[in-house]
Amino acid sequence: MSTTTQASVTLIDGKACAERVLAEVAESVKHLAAEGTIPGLAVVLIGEDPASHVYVRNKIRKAEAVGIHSFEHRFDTTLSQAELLSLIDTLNKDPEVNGILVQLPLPDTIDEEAVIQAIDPLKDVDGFHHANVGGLVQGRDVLTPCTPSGCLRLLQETCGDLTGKHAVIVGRSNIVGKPMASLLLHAHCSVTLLHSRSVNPKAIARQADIVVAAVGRPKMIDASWLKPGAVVIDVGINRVEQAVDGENKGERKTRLVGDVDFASASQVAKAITPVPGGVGPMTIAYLMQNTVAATKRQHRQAGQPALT
Ligand SMILES: NC(=O)C1=CN([C@@H]2O[C@H](COP(=O)(O)OP(=O)(O)OC[C@H]3O[C@@H](n4cnc5c(N)ncnc54)[C@H](OP(=O)(O)O)[C@@H]3O)[C@@H](O)[C@H]2O)C=CC1
Ligand SMILES: Nc1nc(=O)c2c([nH]1)NC[C@@H]1CN(c3ccc(C(=O)N[C@@H](CCC(=O)O)C(=O)O)cc3)C=[N+]21
Repeated sequence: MSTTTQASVTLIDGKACAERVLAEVAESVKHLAAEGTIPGLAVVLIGEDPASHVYVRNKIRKAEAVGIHSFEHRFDTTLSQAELLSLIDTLNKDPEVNGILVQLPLPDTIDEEAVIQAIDPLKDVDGFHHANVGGLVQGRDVLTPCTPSGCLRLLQETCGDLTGKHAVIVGRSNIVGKPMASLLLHAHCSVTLLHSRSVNPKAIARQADIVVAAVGRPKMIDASWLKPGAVVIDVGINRVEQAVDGENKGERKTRLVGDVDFASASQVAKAITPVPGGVGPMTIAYLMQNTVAATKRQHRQAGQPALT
């Protein structure tokens, strides 16, 4: 007789963890407010992409919930690069704005790199400016990209000390894969990055204690990529068409899926993040955290007394 025992997998609750981070942020904002400073976050959104509008709305809602002032700047795709650069210059100089986020991707008419580098590195709450990227690689205390910061927090809460663990990151983008590698290296992991040119990526991933999936391909990572007992962080946010049955048959509906095949991976993983409710809420929580960190740093640089 054979019994199939399904290993019990731990669900890593990103929503709950994000609420804990936001509670810490709200506490810091309270201290700042008591000293007469309200942190301010400017969010710039260009174009009509519905998903971007949802994210920006969520960011503004969370900012307000923790007591951060938000300034929203929306434009249609006729906005020129010169106009955008001029807005950034104004925001750089505005003392009420401590953080600037320009929602990506930008329309093809605008040079993304030029825009990111125009943001004052002290206000670069995405952590995409060269000064912050370089600082992160060197292990300096700089503004760090929100999504990898959120992933690190989830891993630390799930695994405790990460020293000596082999972490495999699937994807090498500037936004997720590369900064994730730096953070895990500083946490004393052995780090491997996989990408579209990797040879036999599955065999490499199967050696990992930790797998971070940031590929942008729905359900690409299944159980065959994982060592039993691996901890899996799914960064992917993919909107896929969902079949509609019954009364509304034929209607077009979409749902979110990750880069990990959750049902399959859950059979072998020790712990795994869901999509939605995993990394997404952590990204937003760390945007708020970065806004507070930026506010404190700007006060230090201005030679004002340190804020707590
Ligand atoms: N939850 C959140 O808050 C966020 C989620 N995301 C999501 O994360 C995912 C990744 O985003 P992002 O990093 O911006 O994506 P990019 O498209 O910039 O990068 C994808 C990476 O995956 C690699 N890749 C593609 N195909 C394969 C393959 N078959 N095998 C191995 N590697 C492959 C690419 O390799 P190569 O470099 O060789 O082309 C590239 O490095 C997306 O689903 C995105 O929506 C992104 C940001 C925030
Ligand atoms: N300058 C810039 N910085 C970014 O950080 C940035 C960006 N541009 N462009 C787009 C990507 C994507 N991103 C997400 C943030 C939150 C969720 C999120 O909250 N997701 C929810 C679900 C939301 C939904 O239902 O659509 C969840 O996973 O539970 C997802 C994705 C930030 N990005």
